[in-house]
Amino acid sequence: MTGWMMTGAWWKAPPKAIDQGMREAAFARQGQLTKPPGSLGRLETAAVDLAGMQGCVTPGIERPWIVIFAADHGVVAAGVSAFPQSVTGEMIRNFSRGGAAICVLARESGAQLEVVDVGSVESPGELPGVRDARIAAGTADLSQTAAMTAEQCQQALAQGRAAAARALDAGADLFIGGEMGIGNTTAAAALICAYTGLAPALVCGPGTGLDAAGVSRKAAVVAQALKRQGAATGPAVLTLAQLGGFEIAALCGAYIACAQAGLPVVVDGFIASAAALAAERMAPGTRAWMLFGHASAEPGHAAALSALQAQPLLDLGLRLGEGSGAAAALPLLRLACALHRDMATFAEAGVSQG
Ligand SMILES: O=C(O)c1ccc[n+]([C@@H]2O[C@H](COP(=O)([O-])O)[C@@H](O)[C@H]2O)c1
Ligand SMILES: Cc1cc2nc[nH]c2cc1C
Repeated sequence: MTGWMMTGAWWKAPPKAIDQGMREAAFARQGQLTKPPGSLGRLETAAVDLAGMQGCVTPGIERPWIVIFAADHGVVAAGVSAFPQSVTGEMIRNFSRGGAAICVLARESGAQLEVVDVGSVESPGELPGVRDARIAAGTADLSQTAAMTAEQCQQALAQGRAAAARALDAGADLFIGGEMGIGNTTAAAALICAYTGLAPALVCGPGTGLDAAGVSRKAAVVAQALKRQGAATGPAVLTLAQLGGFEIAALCGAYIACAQAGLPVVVDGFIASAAALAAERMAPGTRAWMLFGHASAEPGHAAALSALQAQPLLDLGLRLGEGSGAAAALPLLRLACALHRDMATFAEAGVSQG
């Protein structure tokens, strides 16, 4: 019997229903504001979506919460990253000291930032602001064997669920999940291929900076993993265990738990979107609780976004991860809420409607 059969598939509990009445009221309000209907584009749809999620006709973002899940990947042994594995642990130390991009973005936007080490190889040990929740010293090489056992995948999902619960307990009104893990664009690409049926050559890209030969090697590694696994034949959670990573599974668990509790999520880039796709396949309806921060420069991100029918807010050529593209969209989401709340209506301003 597998781990989740013994302990219960908590992710199968349905997501909270979106407040459609409030969503419609917010949509109607947008139509009354002094602008041609639709002229604020995605700033309108973001405010309307948030209204449905927050159950409030004029939503707002007061307490954003960012969690970075970090872990290593056995598949780096196949030469799929431009950087050495040691960078994962080194960046955990950098997160703790406040020197990483996401630390700056969190400070600038007044967001809480938490780091959870779910499986680095070179553990940096006890550090301020870092939770040591290591499941193992990295995953197994997914091109050779299952990346995670069923039990490990269950543990990683539970870490994500626990992180979402901490955000909720602290009164968060928006959740951003970030990741750090050398090699994780290979795991993310494998998952996107398995869930969409797309070919590895269409989904694999440079990640941290592979050259063309490196990208071809990576696509061959992903093809080998899919062949070994018998692509996309089993339940979505088994695909996650086979091809994912601890931080990807933790993100997936966090997204599902947020949707169950009714906490809006802003999804980051390529890896986060692979986790979002896993979440939607494991727990249909989770997608309704997601906004998308940005389009990553990683070419395969478009495939994941399309599978999720997602239109991201920003397209700045970012390809960093850490939750940075989602955090960069936070000021824009706050502007969307302010416009929605504070603009005058046609009636208030005495402006003629078309
Ligand atoms: O978020 C993205 O779109 C993104 C695109 C490329 C790379 N990354 C980051 O780079 C690391 C993985 O890249 P790689 O080349 O080691 O697979 C990992 O720490 C990710 O956070 C992130
Ligand atoms: C330095 C560095 C920082 C990162 N942050 C997220 N992924 C990363 C990958 C590298 C290599």
